[in-house]
Amino acid sequence: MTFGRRLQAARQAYGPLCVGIDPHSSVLEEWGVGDSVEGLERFAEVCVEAFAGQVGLVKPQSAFFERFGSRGVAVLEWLLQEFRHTGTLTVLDVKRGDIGSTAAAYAAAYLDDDAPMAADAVTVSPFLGFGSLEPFFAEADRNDAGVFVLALTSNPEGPEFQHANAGDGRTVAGSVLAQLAALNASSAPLGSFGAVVGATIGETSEDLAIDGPLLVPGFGAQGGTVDDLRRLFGAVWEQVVPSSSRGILNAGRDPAALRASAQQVNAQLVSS
Ligand SMILES: O=C(O)c1cc(=O)[nH]c(=O)n1[C@@H]1O[C@H](COP(=O)(O)O)[C@@H](O)[C@H]1O
Repeated sequence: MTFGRRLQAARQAYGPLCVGIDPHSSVLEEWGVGDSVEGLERFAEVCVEAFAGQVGLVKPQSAFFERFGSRGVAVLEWLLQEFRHTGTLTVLDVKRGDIGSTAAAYAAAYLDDDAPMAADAVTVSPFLGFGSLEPFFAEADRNDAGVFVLALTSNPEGPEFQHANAGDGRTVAGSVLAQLAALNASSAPLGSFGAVVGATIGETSEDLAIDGPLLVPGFGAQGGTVDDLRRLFGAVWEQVVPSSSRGILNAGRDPAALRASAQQVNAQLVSS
C-alpha cells in the first residue's frame, strides 16, 4: 500500500499527531538518563515503549543521534526497525538534498526497504532544484515510501529564500508546492509526496492543496497552537500532520505519561 494511503489510515486510527523524537541533551538530562550513548539507548527504548502502535507517526531527527557518532546512528537504526510493522509510521528527518547521482544514494540509504536505516518517509531540501529530488521520488515509488519536501519552514529565516520570486510568477515555496501537487495528481485519495509547512508562518497565500500530506512542525515548543493550525490549514485539514517534539517529550521518561501527553494532544486536534 502506498505511503499516502498508509498515512491516511494511521491518521484515522490514531489521530493526526506526529511525535518528534529529538534526543536533545537537555531532554536526556531532564529524563535523568544522562547525555551519553547509554542515555540515548534508554531514551530510545522508552520512546518505542511509549509510542509504537500508539500514535500515527513518529519523526526521529537524525542530528540528535549522529552527535554520538556511529553508536548513536546504531541507536537510530534500532529505533527505526523497532517501529516497523507496529502501525506507527516513521519519518526520518534528515533534510537531505544533493546532485542527482548522490541523491540516489541518499534515497537508497533511507527509503530502500532492505536498508539498515529504512524509514517509511524522509525529509528533503529542494535547494538544489526540485528536479534534483527525482531519485527520492523514484525510490519512494519503488518501496511504497514517502518524501516530505521543505516548502514554508517554521524558522524565522525561511521567508528570505522561500518567499523569493522563482521567475515564473510564483514564489520558490509556491513552485515547490505546485510541483508536489503535479506529482500527486493521480494518487487519490492522498499522494505520497508531502510538503513541510510550519505552524508558525503566520499566514500564507500559497495553495496548500497538494493532494499529499502536509507535515507541520513548529507546533508546541516553537509557539504554534491548535488555533494556528485550524486557521492556516482548515481547508486541507485531513492532510495535515502536526509534529511536536519537545512539547511531548517534556512529559518525562515514564512511557505512560508520554503516551498520555500524545493522546491528549491528539484529542485536542480532533475536537478543535
Ligand atoms: O522538517 C522538519 O521536521 C522541520 C521543519 C521546520 O520547518 N521546522 C522544524 O522545526 N522542523 C523539525 O521539527 C522539530 C521541531 O521540534 P520541536 O520544536 O521540539 O517540536 C525539529 O526536529 C526540527 O528539526
